[in-house]
Order: sequence, then structure tokens, then C-alpha cells
Amino acid sequence: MSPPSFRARFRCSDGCDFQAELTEVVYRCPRCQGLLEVEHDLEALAQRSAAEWKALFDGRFRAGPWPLGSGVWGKKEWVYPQLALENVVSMYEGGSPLLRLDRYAQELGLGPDDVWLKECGVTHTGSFKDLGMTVLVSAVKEMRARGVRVDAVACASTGDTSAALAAYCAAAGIPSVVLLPRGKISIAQLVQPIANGALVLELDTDFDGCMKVVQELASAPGLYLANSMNSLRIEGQKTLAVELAQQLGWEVPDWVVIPGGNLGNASAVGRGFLMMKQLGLVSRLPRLVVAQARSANPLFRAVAAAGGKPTRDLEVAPVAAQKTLASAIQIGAPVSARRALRALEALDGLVEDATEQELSDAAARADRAGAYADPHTGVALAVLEKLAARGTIRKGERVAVISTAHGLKFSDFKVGYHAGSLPCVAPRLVNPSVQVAASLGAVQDAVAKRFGVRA
Ligand SMILES: Cc1ncc(COP(=O)(O)O)c(C=O)c1O
Ligand SMILES: N[C@@H](CCOP(=O)(O)O)C(=O)O
Repeated sequence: MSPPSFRARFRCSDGCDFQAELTEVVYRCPRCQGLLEVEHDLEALAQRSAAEWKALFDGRFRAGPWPLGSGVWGKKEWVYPQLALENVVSMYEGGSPLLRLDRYAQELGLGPDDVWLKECGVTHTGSFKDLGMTVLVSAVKEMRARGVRVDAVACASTGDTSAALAAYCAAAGIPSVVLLPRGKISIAQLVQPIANGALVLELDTDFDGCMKVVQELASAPGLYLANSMNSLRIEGQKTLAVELAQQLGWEVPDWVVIPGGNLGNASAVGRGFLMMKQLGLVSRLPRLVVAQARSANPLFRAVAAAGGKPTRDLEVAPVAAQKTLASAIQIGAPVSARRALRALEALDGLVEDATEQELSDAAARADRAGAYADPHTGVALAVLEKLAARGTIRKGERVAVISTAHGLKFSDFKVGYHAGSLPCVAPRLVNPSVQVAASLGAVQDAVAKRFGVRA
């Protein structure tokens, strides 16, 4: 018997029967304007048993021949099966650490095995966006190889999507254009696409304003849209869920807590768990929690107004997103709200928000237990702390918190916290450095003052 051939295509995710090839330049259903999703041939995929899929994925994980050692491309059959291997643009993404935060869990009254931090920021450009961007830029390379016109790839960004787009395009030799809200992203994020040779455009607006312009820009031929409203991105980010289960020995956590902005990632994680369940790799689903910054919380507001239960038919009214330390999720009109609501409904989800004070202290608390949390991960941690304090998340339940970016991209946040200079934050866990004279005695005094022992 010949091996099963796997294929995927675009399909309207809002229920009409529109379909398209993955090499077509299309982002929305032309009939109903709903976003598309990548539809896999599950019947063909099911011809391999769950045990065979697990063995294949485990065999490739961080070890397979290039590019199959990548956390994304090791699962190629579930991502973009028919893509030619020579068109894969990989930076060995995925395979990010899963930390067990024992001391942090204890502080929350949870058990030592209960809180795990999936460090998606420990990757080439420092955020989870690499997982999706490798797929999108590889798809563009394939399109160009087949003669489809793509002159450049463009995105609107709060700093992480732009960094990933610029790096992957630079690796592939494809021009990139990034639209950034001027003055609203960290210096580290701003310099990333500059260094990688993208055309960096700083617009005098917020992310939602940039998103509007880039959609108009990409409606003309030649410029391909790289934001997560393009469902190719979701296919790569979906592997986060598969990798998480894989790292837990193909077990599913009880809860997954994830920061939400444009809401592509929550949708992707939901998709990953559902696909694993459909193909029998796991026997149950985790509960999904989307965590938003209170300053930019349109999903939280919509769900709270509906009594707290997210359902797919809820309308998420856009808000004017206010300034937040979690600058990458300062988003008021999330493009993937409908997709995220579908994932939340399927995974018995919850939506919570966190203030600037809460997100800052939660990040600092996790840091004291060995993490180095960026402010967005701080939002997810703060929400975990609330749910644990309320008894919604209980001791003995395993929680995976998705850390979405590297803390080093947000040094101003860390410095400001420990200097006590962050707006609207009275830090509870400051640890300022101590300036001492360059003498043994002065150093011994400082050690004795802190630890009560004299060296
Ligand atoms: C660091 C970071 N965390 C979380 C998010 C939220 O992801 P999403 O927009 O997919 O909801 C983003 C981007 O929005 C981000 O850059
Ligand atoms: N945080 C994101 C904003 C949205 O990006 P998306 O393309 O993932 O929807 C960023 O870094 O730009």
C-alpha cells in the first residue's frame, strides 16, 4: 500500500463552502468576509495511528534532518503537508523550554508540579511569532517559485510580528515592510527589523490604525499580508500546543493560560489541542484562559457582559486601547476575536484581565522563582494568581502558562519596576542594586545587611 498523501487547503471558517489553494493570495472568504482556516484532510491523517504520529514527532524533535528538527517542521504533515522542503525557511524555531516553576507555585498555594512556563520567547527573534512566521514566509517562497506575484511581505505590528517577519524574510531574501505605531514599542523590538533590513515605517497611530492601513495595502497585488489574520500563521503557532503535550509526555495540562491581543495565538493553541484530540494523540482537552491587560481588554469586556461564558456568537466591540506596560497587546480591535471565541467555547474557556500593578508584581514574583517574565507573560501570571486565589484553579491541577516573549526585549519594564519608576505601579518586590565602595569591608557590610551573615 502506498503511504497516504496529505494535503491542506484554505476554507472559510465561518461556515460557507469557499475553498482555495494555499498558494493563492487570499485572506478572507470572498462570499462572507469571514477569516479563512487551513483545512487538513483528517481522514488521510487518521490512516496513521496516534502512536505512529507520536513516534514520528518524537523521533524528529530537535534531532531530525534539516528542517525536520524544527519544532514546527517536525510536524510538517499537520502544518503544510504539500510544501516543497526546499522552500522551507527555518530558524530552528520551536523546541522552547518548558520550565517547572516549583517555588512560584508554592507561593500561590499550588503544588510543586502544578505550574509550568512554556518559554516561547526563547527562540530566534524572541517571541512565539517565529512559529507562525516560518510557515508564512516558507509559503511565500513556494508561491514565488510557482510564479505567483509577491513583491514584498507586509505586517502591522506591536513589535514581535515585525521582528519575526523581518528576520525570516531576510533569511529568504524576500523584501519586507513593517508598519509600527510610533513610540509604542520597545527599543529592542524597533531595532530588530531595522537590523534585518526591512522597510520600517513608524505611523502616528496605534496598532489598530496600522492594521487598518496594512489591510488596505495588501488588497492591491504585490504586497502579501503577514499578520495572523492570514491563517498560514495559525498553522505554525498551533504546533505550540502539540509541543507542550509532547514535552509533558503526551499528557494535557488541566489549564492553559495565554496572554491575548489580536487573539491569533489563543485561536492557534485551541486548534492544536483540538487536532490532537481528533487524531487520538490526547484523550481530553485543557481549559483555555485568555488573559488581557485591563487597559486593552475588549474580549474580557464582551465575555463579562455576557455573564462570563465565552460563546462563538458573541460580538466583541472594539475599544480604544489605552497605554499598557504590556505594549505588544495594546490592541483594541482584535482581528481573530471570532476564532478565539470558537476556541474558548470548545475548550470550556475563561477570559480575565489584569491591572498594571497586578501584571508587574506577578512578573516580579515569577522572576524571584527563576523566570525572567516579560510584561505580557506578567498578564498571564497575574490572571493565574487571581484564578488560584479564587479557587477556580486548584492545587493538584496542572497549569501551563504561555510565555510569549523574552524578558530581555523589555528591559525598561524590568529596570523601571526595580527602580520604582513605572507609571501606576507601586512595586512590592523591588530589588534595587546597592552602590558600595570598592573595598572588602564595604562589600562584607552589604552582604551582612542582606543575609545576616558576615563573610
Ligand atoms: C509578546 C506578546 N504576547 C502576546 C501577544 C498576543 O498574541 P495575539 O495577538 O495572538 O493574541 C502578542 C501579540 O499580540 C505579543 O507580541
Ligand atoms: N503582538 C503582535 C500584534 C499582532 O500580530 P499578529 O500578526 O500576530 O496578529 C505583534 O507583535 O505585532
